[in-house]
Amino acid sequence: MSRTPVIAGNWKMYKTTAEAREFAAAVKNELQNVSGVEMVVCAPFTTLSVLQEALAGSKIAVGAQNIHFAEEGAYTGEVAPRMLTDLGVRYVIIGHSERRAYFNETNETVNKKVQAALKHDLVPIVCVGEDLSEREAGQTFSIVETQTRAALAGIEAGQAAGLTIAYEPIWAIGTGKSSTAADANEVIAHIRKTVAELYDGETASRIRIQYGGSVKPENIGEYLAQPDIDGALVGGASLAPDSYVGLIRGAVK
Ligand SMILES: O=C[C@H](O)COP(=O)(O)O
Repeated sequence: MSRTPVIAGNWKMYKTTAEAREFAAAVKNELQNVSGVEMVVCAPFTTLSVLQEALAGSKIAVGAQNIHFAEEGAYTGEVAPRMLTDLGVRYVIIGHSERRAYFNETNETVNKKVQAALKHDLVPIVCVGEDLSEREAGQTFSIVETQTRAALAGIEAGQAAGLTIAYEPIWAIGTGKSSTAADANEVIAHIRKTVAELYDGETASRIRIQYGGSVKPENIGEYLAQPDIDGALVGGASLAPDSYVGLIRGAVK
């Protein structure tokens, strides 16, 4: 089955509303005629509304970088799924390694967030990946497998098929040290095998699995040429309009 690649920028904690508007104005027309790739920008909560407005009529979808799993409640500082769909947001990153490392996200909270996102028709981009010591100890496959199984617990096949997983080796994030395309493909194929074991071959062939970690316009083509890599989750290189456009052009080559 052929899967449409999804290229998602993750702006992390960068850009004011004025900067987001500037970005949207710069990329909107440039990418108007692109087809064969899904384009997403995952922005800070404070810029979602202006981005949604500034990108209206374009093919670029807006995503958030986190959600809370509750419908609503006394959770100071948190944002509920309904607040995102209210803005027209389509995607949400869940379980990014920075959230697991700095904000106590666990496999259990990741699963609750995936369930909450799906309940509200948000497309989760679920992040999995090993750190350097785990990689050196030969635990890469078992770490991504455990994270994948935990994230998908209680999710039905039909819903699992529609979500996106991002494999991001932690040692490759923002370091300039990217995984080789062949290595990334091997891990992603293992994640796909895990999905096949959890569900069936059909679900595994439909689910999209991205690579993330120091992806740039210059190397995105190598990743997308791999059979199991269905796109990229990009941090640093998604911030500048030229670079974002370069990533998309590199993905459709
Ligand atoms: O979510 C994106 C990743 O953390 C990758 O970040 P990076 O492209 O800056 O290495």
